[in-house]
Amino acid sequence: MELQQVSRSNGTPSNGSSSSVNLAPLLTGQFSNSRSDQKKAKALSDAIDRSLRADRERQLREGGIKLLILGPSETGKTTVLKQLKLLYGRKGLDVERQTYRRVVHLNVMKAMQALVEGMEQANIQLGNPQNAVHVETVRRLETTLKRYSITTVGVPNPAIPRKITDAKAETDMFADMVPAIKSLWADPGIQKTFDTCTQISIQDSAKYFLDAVDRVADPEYVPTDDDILQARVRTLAVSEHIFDIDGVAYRIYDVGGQKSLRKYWVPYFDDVDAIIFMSAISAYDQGCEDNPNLNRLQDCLLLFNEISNHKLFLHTSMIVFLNKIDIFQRKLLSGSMVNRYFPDYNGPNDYFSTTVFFQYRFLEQCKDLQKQVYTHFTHATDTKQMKVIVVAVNVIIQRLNLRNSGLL
Ligand SMILES: Nc1nc2c(ncn2[C@@H]2O[C@H](COP(=O)(O)OP(=O)(O)OP(=O)(O)O)[C@@H](O)[C@H]2O)c(=O)[nH]1
Ligand SMILES: [Mg+2]
Repeated sequence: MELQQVSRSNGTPSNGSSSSVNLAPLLTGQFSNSRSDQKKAKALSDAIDRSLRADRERQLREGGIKLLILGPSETGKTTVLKQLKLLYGRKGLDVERQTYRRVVHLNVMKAMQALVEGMEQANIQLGNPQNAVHVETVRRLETTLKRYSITTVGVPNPAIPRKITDAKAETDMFADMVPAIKSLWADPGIQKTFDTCTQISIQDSAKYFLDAVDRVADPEYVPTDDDILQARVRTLAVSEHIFDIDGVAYRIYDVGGQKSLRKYWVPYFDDVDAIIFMSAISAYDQGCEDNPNLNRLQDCLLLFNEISNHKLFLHTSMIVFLNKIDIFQRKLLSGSMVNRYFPDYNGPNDYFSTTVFFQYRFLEQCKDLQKQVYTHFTHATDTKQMKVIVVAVNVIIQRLNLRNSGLL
């Protein structure tokens, strides 16, 4: 059960509930059966519930297992957190559902913008020359997207004009773009770009949303759980979340993985019980966003080297998620060769051999041979698979915690 999100700045519960409630009227039977007294009794009973919950939350915050989700950008850290909210959160993803409507629209527009740019860079021609007018429309998106950008879910960007924050204006603006986006997505030139230009910087959920443009453009559209899992917003600030996973209390921290944000991780490194380190195994053929000459998965291995050998994590349980196995599998099936990007790999280009190779590459980063590093191959947008993984991880962490405290 997710109990709440806590603001790190003051460490107080965001609902601000207090644990001191005057129980006297209930205990002394001061309430009669009148309607106003029933109301008062109900209010008091609600206050007691809130108070008990606040006490439990405080206990969890003080005593729960501290778990950091670390890893480079776009590896699926926030997606894992969303799954935890779905599986163990009191309200699932309902609290953020409406906010994601705008995120989805933004994702669709950015995806088409990346495809148009990629098509031009690769010198691929439009299949239907009449779509040239739509290419112009998408090119002009740059200005719109700047005004429209979202920094963190739920936090309005002060740079966004009021007009755009209005839900109807936003839907209308997106609806204006839909004919251009649909025509281009159906164009053979754009499809060829999508299929062949693996180097263009396009989000993994591009096809999922571009195939669903009509649905997400509907004025009554409400994002589904799957839409929210597929939607992409960069994390900028570290956030703390409290969960009760099968009776075990956790304080879980989600961080921003971009290189410029990694310095903000350090204040959270004290007394960490467990780390889930996220890697996107599917990124073996991609360059880093800020340095296209550095392989993304190599960069991830370097980061894991730093984290797994960090002196503050001597007694911290390390669990590596080799994530995005669905995309990895698709790339292998399309004929992409792992040893083109990792020349030291000489084995067969099948799923089993290549995943074992990458698993070993992660394990060998940790120099402390006594330290057990656990690995899981994950598909973070698949709720069924994540449920199984979370249960397994919970068992590992409990066992290691008992061992570290000398109880096992
Ligand atoms: N197909 C597929 N997509 C995934 C998987 N895991 C995550 N994604 C998608 O990858 C994108 C990035 O995921 P995030 O969870 O936002 O990545 P992050 O690590 O939190 O990134 P930062 O916040 O920038 O550090 C989202 O669109 C997710 O839906 C996966 O296993 N398979
Ligand atoms: Mg994130």
